[in-house]
Amino acid sequence: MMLTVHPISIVSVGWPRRRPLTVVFKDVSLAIGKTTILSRVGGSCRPGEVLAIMGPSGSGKTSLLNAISGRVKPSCGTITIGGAPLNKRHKRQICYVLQEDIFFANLTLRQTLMYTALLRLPDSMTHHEKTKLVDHVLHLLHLQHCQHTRIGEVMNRGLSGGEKKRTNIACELLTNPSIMLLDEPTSGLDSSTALSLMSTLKQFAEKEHKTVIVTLHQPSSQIFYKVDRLLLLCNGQNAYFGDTRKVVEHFANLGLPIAPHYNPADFILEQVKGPPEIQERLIQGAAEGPQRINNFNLPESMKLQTSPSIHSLYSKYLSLPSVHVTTGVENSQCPWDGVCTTCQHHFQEYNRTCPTDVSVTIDVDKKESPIYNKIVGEEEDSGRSSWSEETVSEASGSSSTCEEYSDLQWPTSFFTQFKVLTRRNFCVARPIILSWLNGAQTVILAVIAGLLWYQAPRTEETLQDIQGWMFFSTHYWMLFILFAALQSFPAEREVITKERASGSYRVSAYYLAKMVGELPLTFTLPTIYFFISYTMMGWDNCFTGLMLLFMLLLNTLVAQSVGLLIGAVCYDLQVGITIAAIFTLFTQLFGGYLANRIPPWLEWAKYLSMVHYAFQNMNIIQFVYGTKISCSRENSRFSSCVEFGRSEEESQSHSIPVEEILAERGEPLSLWMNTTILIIFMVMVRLLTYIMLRFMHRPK
Ligand SMILES: Nc1ncnc2c1ncn2[C@@H]1O[C@H](COP(=O)(O)OP(=O)(O)OP(=O)(O)O)[C@@H](O)[C@H]1O
Repeated sequence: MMLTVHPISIVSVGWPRRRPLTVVFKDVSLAIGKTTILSRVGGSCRPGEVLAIMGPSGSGKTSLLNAISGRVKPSCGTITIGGAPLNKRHKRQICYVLQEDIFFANLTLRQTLMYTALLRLPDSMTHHEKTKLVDHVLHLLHLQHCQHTRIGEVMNRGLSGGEKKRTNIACELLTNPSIMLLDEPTSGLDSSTALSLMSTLKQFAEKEHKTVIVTLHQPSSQIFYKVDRLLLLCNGQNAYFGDTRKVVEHFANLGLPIAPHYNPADFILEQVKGPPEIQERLIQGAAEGPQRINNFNLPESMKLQTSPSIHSLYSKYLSLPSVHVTTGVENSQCPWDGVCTTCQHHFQEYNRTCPTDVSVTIDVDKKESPIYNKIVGEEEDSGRSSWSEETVSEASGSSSTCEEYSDLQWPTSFFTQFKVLTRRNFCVARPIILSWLNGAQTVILAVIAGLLWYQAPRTEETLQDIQGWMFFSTHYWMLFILFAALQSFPAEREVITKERASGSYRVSAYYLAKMVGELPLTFTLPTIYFFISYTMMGWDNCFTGLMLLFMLLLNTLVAQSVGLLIGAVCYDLQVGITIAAIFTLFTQLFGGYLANRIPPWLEWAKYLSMVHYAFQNMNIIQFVYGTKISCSRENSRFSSCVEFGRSEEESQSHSIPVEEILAERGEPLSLWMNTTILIIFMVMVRLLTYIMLRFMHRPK
């Protein structure tokens, strides 16, 4: 499908403005274990430019983007954003469009964008402005026609692959980031859609002074020339960095001329995938060639961080007393031996040839001097240009008026996050919890339980049946809710990790919203079950019924807490299921119904069985507030019935004291004590879950 490139104007839709930022990365090395993935990679991208990172599969493109986004810490090297070392505060100024399209499958495209806008755009924008912005982005990426389509998944399809990819970009565009990192945005798109997407990105970069860095696999020549700068990677090293239009010439200078009518992108990729001697020549050529990138952030910071040649030029023309030369390596943390040795080697080599270690501060005014301009101009021409942030800011008129909401800790208040996430959690969880399958299962089981214990008379003979219904109900809902909760985090984890990594909201707001948003859904099915089965078994009175329902729901909440905790701790669902199975079997065995005569040395275990407290409470409620249980006509096992029940008439009119019923299953606690223990347990487990979510598996 052909996309139309729409004119972009952020001002017209009330987009929050951002300061343009240059990205510079120097001598970036990355090692995982003993494998070196990146080795002294360097490059830069300025506002208004599109930088493409290209290279064969496995050459380190995604790893480099991860390093630039701050998700992975390089072993060596420096990454600066707008002249300052990359730090947490940059998180909301950088958007990262992942290769994978990670969304909630059952939300529509429009809902997805709306929730993103409500969470990631500042509270100072009205709901109307955010809606307008969503419409604008939908229009921009030509997604209006499918805005009400579900995102979908493999088994339940919704948006097409290309539409999902554009949705991914749309979500990030909404926040109007200063820097856009896109991992293979054109993969899976047909050539014209890919070209249109790249045109949109280029136009976005130019008009809004955005810094756009993309990884590309095999672009068409049209897409290739949409890109301003190119960083070509070969086995994790620079094979070329500079002007895209000069790459063919650079290759020709290295003795690798392109054949006529050849797609330059295909040509250069074939060369970097070529024999080792060609790869070596390219890496050597990039290191020695005019595209050396050591000086990119030169004028941004007033400190010189430069190669010896530039250092001498500055000293000569500016007559500066001293120059502190840093390579970006000396301060780096280098925990990886292999890479560290390489870095240190270069640094030592560098110091050997340039032993000067003096400091200088450039006078701001001198930036405007012809000599300064000459140097910067030369740098520009050779593709090594430095960049003045101020120039761009002034050009866009946004330097002083930029809404620096990105610097705030969160884009929205806790209350907004809680409100939006509660709504979203409800929408996401509703079709899962209240699926027709769960609904049918609940009704069928309730009817079967109702038929099994249909209108059970309240007599000693059926006492065990009534307790059987209580045991079944508490345990069935414990299992159902616990396993449902266990799966809910793994299902959401990818989306939540992505959103947390982009700094969209507090984990506390998410967790609280999850509990509140899903509460009515969690209660719906047990309530339906209760009303069907308890009514069929024989409704006692309203108070008893409602109290029993309350206890059943409290029991499900306790079970849900345990499920959430296991789900938050265990990344591996199989491990989670095993732990949950052990927990539920343990709790059933000591629940107070299956085993009455627990060995004394194991007595303590029943106090750890939460369902034991719920079961005991249901007994108390039923037998204290419900219809009394009359003694058996003969052979009663209750002493008071035996004492009183001399005649048949007497025994039938006498009911079993509640204490005797409860004492059958061990020493009971009071109703309030059981309830308090359940509530305390639930609160503590939920707090522990929050701590686990907050501190374990934290996104970088
Ligand atoms: N966590 C990791 N552990 C071990 N090796 C890794 C890890 N992450 C990446 N690698 C390796 O690093 C190399 C570069 O991976 P990366 O994903 O950056 O490549 P890429 O150029 O983006 O590839 P592609 O184009 O196929 O997506 C690969 O050989 C990969 O196997």
